[in-house]
Amino acid sequence: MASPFLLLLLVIPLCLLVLFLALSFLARPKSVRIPIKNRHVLITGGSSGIGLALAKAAAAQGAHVSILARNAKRLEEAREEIKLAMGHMARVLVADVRDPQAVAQALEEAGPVDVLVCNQGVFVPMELEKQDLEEAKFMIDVNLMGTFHLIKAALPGMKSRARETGLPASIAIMSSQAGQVGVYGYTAYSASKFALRGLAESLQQEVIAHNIHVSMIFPPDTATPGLAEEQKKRPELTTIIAGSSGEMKAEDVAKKALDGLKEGQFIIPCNFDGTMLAIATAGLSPQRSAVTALFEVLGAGFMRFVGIGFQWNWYSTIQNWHAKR
Ligand SMILES: NC(=O)C1=CN([C@@H]2O[C@H](COP(=O)(O)OP(=O)(O)OC[C@H]3O[C@@H](n4cnc5c(N)ncnc54)[C@H](OP(=O)(O)O)[C@@H]3O)[C@@H](O)[C@H]2O)C=CC1
Ligand SMILES: CCCCCCCCCCCCCCCC(=O)[C@@H](N)CO
Repeated sequence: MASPFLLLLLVIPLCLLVLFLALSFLARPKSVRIPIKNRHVLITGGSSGIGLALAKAAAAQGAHVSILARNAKRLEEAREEIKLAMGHMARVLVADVRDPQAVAQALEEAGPVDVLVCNQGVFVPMELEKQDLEEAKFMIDVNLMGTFHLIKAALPGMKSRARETGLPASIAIMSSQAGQVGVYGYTAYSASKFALRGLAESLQQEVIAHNIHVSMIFPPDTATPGLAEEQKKRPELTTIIAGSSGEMKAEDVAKKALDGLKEGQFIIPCNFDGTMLAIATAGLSPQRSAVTALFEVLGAGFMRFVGIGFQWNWYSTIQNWHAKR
């Protein structure tokens, strides 16, 4: 007779296999590969930081790149930088994403897009009570409404292009780990980034039949000109709590983002903490990968436990910080 130990050794892998097979059958939408070579990739906020790194990475892979931002001079400098590094002449588009007409005009000028990366974003950390409402509205307008304007303007062209070419298209939206968990000092910023997830989850159901695939990117603190500005005025507690996840280089975030969007990954974490956070906050988001789904199913309880531990740590920090005042 087989020992109970041997039996267990057989039963556990068998259960895992059955679970994996079930998830392979269930996982939706179906897996996809989105090519970017020789395709039109439009990146907003492409004149600085993560957006510029993305533009370079996409150009390096043979994409036709357009970058959109407000400041024409910084756009020209970015174009020069992309040309020097990659020998690619990016198209520059000057528009403020808060202005729907300007966005529509820029997209008209750009022509149909295969991959739209809504990366533009502003962040001014401050406790809600101290923050000017105008500043809160500024973040919602650029980060959230700006993304609405972009998608509205790009969708008709993307749909017909996907139909004509028969190739899958992508809409990638830049969130933040602060779009997965609230962080002291980020009431407005987190609200804008959490909101993008509702937009993305709903949008994916609306555009799947047109072969358009939605991705969301969730980076931690990333070394960019934007972060350098932010750090000048960031509340101490924001810095401490945001520091729970290590800082990344813009190039590394860009690589993760590009690899993820090419696989049509709905949730794209950027580092190890990000992967844990993605499992802890998987919710009812679409999932194409049976492997990731398996980690989500098996990791849910444990990651909730880890999350409770993080909250314990943050609330202790906040309490100590107040006690010292
Ligand atoms: N850096 C970080 O720590 C993290 C950043 N993120 C997110 O990544 C994205 C990029 O951040 P990062 O590279 O640091 O930012 P930067 O501040 O370095 O660059 C922001 C880019 O967005 C453009 N932009 C800003 N406002 C508008 C607007 N109203 N209309 C059009 N373009 C605009 C800027 O150009 P211009 O000013 O000329 O318009 C610039 O190209 C943001 O969405 C941010 O929230 C997420 C997690 C961490
Ligand atoms: C269950 C496991 C949990 C794992 C770890 C959780 C760590 C969370 C840290 C949150 C960091 C938020 C950084 C926002 C950066 C940003 O967007 C600003 N720099 C503005 O650009």
